[in-house]
Amino acid sequence: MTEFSRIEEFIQSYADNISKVLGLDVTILDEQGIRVSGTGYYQDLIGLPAPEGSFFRMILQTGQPGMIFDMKKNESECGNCKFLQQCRELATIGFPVHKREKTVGVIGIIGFSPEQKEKMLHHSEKWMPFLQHTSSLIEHKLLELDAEREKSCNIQEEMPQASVHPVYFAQLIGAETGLRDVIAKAKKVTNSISTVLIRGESGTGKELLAKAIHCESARSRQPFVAVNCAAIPETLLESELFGYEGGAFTGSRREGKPGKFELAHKGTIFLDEVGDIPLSLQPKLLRVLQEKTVDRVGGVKTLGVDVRVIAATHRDLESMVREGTFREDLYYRLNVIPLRLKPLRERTEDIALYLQHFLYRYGTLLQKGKLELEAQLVQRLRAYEWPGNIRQLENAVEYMVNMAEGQVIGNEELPEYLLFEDESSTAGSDLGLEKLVAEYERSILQRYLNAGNYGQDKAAIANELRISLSTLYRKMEKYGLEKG
Ligand SMILES: Nc1ncnc2c1ncn2[C@@H]1O[C@H](COP(=O)(O)OP(=O)(O)OP(=O)(O)O)[C@@H](O)[C@H]1O
Repeated sequence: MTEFSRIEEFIQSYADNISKVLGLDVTILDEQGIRVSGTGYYQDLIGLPAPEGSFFRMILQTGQPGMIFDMKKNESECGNCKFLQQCRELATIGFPVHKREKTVGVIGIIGFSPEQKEKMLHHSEKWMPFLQHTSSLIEHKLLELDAEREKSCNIQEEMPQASVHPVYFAQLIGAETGLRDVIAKAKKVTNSISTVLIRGESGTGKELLAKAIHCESARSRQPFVAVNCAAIPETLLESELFGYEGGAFTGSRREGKPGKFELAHKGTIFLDEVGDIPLSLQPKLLRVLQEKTVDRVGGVKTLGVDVRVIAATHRDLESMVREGTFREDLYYRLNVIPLRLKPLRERTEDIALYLQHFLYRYGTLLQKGKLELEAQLVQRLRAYEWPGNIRQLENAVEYMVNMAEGQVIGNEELPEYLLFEDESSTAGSDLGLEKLVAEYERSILQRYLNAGNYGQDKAAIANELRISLSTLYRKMEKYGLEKG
């Protein structure tokens, strides 16, 4: 069994998509050079091996992409192919699929007519990022399956119900250059001990990136401990982070309790919403970062900890430093390797990719088969602002897949808050897009806060809206909302 035999259907759907988008035939080969999928001419060749000495076999060996535009003359690429004389291909592009650096397959694009060859000559360079992305999606799919099997990465969360699945860089979808640069930088520092500070709005993938850094590092079998500094009440945060000795305060456990830094010993601690850490605790955090030692609350001993720190925040720390609400020395200590994730509205070119990705994921998960979105809907969703970023888009797709009755999703399946019918009422408004989106967001939150079925439970509301509790509080503060 090869890597690809586990995901044949998935691979065929990608071959179909590439073929549709480029208007050319596509074939995908596994690591043994067997065609696992194909369109047009190649459909009948599925299951058969590519000829020995052929161009695609060379790509499997070298792991490098390549293109040829005249088979007969390309002695180096096709010279050893025993079908060279019969070959009808006028142009061919081959792109490798890797799994953790190993070449496990090839995506091939073929032109048979002079027009197709011309098109490939002109556009092949532009297609490379698209092929790179498709290749990453296949890798991601393979890793996801591995992850389900292995559950190898030791991710621990403060919330027991939270995900414990390992995360790899290949799971970070997106072809936009800025995102690829951030991922490339993150890859460089996986095994460094330097502190990473991830910035970005809610739902842009800060936590996912932090987990990927941990899971791809040499520390992956040690704990990844996530702490949301905004979700823990100020009075408890110190003992949560640094632990306490027995009898340190009324109600404390007799035997004491280790803090998150101790629990993350030899692994990684993820300090989410680090900008919300109270000023009073900042000196203590700075000391831990500098000296790698922890003093439990009420304790006398100093404990050494070997912890990689990854911090994240949506806050403007520079302004906070200027205003005196965040210590400058701590800011510099945290901001050693800064990584910034852009909001989705600043990389709209990736929206269609995310739609496709989540459509496939939820279509499979909810056993709805192969689904697609009406073309006009994709246009509209691309134009939407996505204030909740990728998380919001993922939830919207999950909703739509649940609602889907046929294989094509249209306006009727949109979640209520995304219904574009309001366009008419807001058309001509002079509010501007940002304000209109904010107005939408405010009204959604207001509706949830007023709904009787949530009682006083803001955590349930945050959960339902798939945002963190701290994000909910922040947004409530922003819009001046209180539970109605
Ligand atoms: N590049 C990406 N590719 C695929 N999925 C992504 C990507 N970025 C984020 N997601 C998905 O979006 C959701 C939100 O991601 P994540 O929790 O990492 O965001 P965050 O920035 O930490 O949000 P918050 O600040 O609200 O905690 C998750 O379901 C995650 O899997």
